[in-house]
Amino acid sequence: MSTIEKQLDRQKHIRNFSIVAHIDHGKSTLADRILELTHTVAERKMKAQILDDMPLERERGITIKMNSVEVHYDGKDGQHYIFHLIDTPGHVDFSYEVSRALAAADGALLVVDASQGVQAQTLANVYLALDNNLEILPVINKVDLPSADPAGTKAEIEDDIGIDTSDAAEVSAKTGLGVADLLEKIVRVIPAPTGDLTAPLQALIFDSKYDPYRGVVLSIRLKEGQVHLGDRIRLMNSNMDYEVTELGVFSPDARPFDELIAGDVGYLTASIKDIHSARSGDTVTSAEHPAEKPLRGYRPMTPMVYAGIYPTDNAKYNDLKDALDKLSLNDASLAYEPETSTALGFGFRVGFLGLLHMDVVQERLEREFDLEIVITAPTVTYHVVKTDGSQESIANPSEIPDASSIKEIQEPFVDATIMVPEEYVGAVMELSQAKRGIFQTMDYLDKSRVNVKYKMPLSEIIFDFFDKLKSSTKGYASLDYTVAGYVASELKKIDILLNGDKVDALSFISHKDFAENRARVVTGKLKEVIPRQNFEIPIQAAIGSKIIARTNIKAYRKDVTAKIHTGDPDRRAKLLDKQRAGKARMKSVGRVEIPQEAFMAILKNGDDEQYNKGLS
Ligand SMILES: Nc1nc2c(ncn2[C@@H]2O[C@H](COP(=O)(O)OP(=O)(O)OP(=O)(O)O)[C@@H](O)[C@H]2O)c(=O)[nH]1
Repeated sequence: MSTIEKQLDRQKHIRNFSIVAHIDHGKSTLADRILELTHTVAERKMKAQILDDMPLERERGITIKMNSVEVHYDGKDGQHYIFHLIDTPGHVDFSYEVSRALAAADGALLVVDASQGVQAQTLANVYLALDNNLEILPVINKVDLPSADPAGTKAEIEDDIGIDTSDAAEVSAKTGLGVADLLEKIVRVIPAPTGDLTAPLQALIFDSKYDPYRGVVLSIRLKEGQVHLGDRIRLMNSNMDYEVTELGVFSPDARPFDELIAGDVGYLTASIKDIHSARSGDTVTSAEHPAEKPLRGYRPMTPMVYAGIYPTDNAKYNDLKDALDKLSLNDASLAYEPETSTALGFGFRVGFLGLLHMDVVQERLEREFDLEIVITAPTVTYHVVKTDGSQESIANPSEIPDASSIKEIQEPFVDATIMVPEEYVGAVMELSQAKRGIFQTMDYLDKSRVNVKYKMPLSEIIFDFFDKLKSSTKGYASLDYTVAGYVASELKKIDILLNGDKVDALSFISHKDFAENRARVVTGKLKEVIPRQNFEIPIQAAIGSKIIARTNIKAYRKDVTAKIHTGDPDRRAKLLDKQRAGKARMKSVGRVEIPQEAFMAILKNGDDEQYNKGLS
């Protein structure tokens, strides 16, 4: 066979697919079984959820990053197949990962838990897959569970989604039952990639990460042409040329090759040190024979919430900037720009897709970049219409102008879809109403499940709505939402004064009906979390010049070593160290030391009844 014939033969045997599902329906476990059955990972190296290789993913048991891996499979037809499998996260906060993964695939395994059926993110992921013209293969999972209802689940997939289930696989990703049949179905149902092997190179960058030795490592899906070690390549949007230094696939560790061809999903390095020139969504082409135009990239993501991130030590500002630059390579949904705070100094206003995303970014900055940071309470973006007719978008409550110059403040509303068994509809409605939701429609999906739609303020939904929804429906409700637009609301800016000084980073926005109670809860929380100092600290909450809540932190001097009479120097040193470490994430504002928890006080509305009181 000539080289091109060999390449064509290889292309014909490639199957590129993503695994998508609602959270916890078993994607990563299914990926494990596929890797095991195909002997991709040596038995002694196999561990549960092997593709979730980030420590944070393993600790929390969730997928945060997509992962692509090459798998070899000998089909029953005697042919050798190459699967490029891309595992994706399930949580809404990481949906940008899913959409990028899907652009690299030709098909999607839609995993649905047979004991839970179709859930809100099942639908959201199907729409993403259909947007990318992918062939969808339904996989009914967890058939080993006594409560599994594979037939009912198939009926839901047909009725709610409109996808034919005659090819659907029934599996238990846990026991491995049915997975061998699934591999055969993948060969049959997922189409082989197309793409002209002799056309100019066009490869989509769908992910990237920074490696201190190799520079930027690009994850690519070749759509047209081919690329070889040593080729001169061009990043089309940033218009930069490089020489390919390494090529290959993840399997799941990096395995270098000499070439990648149209249809392959792999990685490429080219000593790219300039982080800004290698972004997801760009197209790699040949510098000698460039393609005429780049591939369709990705729509940039609009952050849902913003928070300030500041180094606890002001001298570390540049380290934080560098860390955000590098992290944003691997987290394409991260948006940030510099900001300053009177209380906290120089930092960044960072945009996130949700609170879990914010949490993950905070942890990654601290762990992967060894930084100590303070993060302020998250907020949505408000539109402020001024009396002179001008309008501003504001994602930092402290920047809301003086009330006298404001005509109205508008806040983002979402269309929320909640899927829930009938018996919990009452609880869902009560909760939605308490969060300022406006009822839209209610439809029966089947005999016992209901789809309830509400318009709701994003700010209410983002903070604790989901947790509350889960607890009031014993975990049965699932939620999906899309931003619907801006609506004028009666919103007030509440300032917090510590020791008489306004702390800009603690200002927050609240609906007027909630304002006084929230102010009381927040001042109370601050009193709990700010350590006593050797002078009394008044805490006040104010709307403009009107104080709406106040409390005091009494003076006290904590001497942790006072208890140690015998003066064991080791023990004394240890205690002092502990006290110092406890202070690590404190920020001195004026004479008051404020710990990290204080900035989150407005989220910690433990006393919810109190917090939501005032609502009619
Ligand atoms: N009984 C049973 N449990 C399963 C099966 N497949 C997965 N699980 C369990 O379901 C839970 C979720 O599985 P994961 O594979 O982490 O789910 P996921 O969809 O990858 O989760 P995210 O990536 O975080 O959305 C784990 O506790 C698995 O052990 C199955 O076939 N049967």
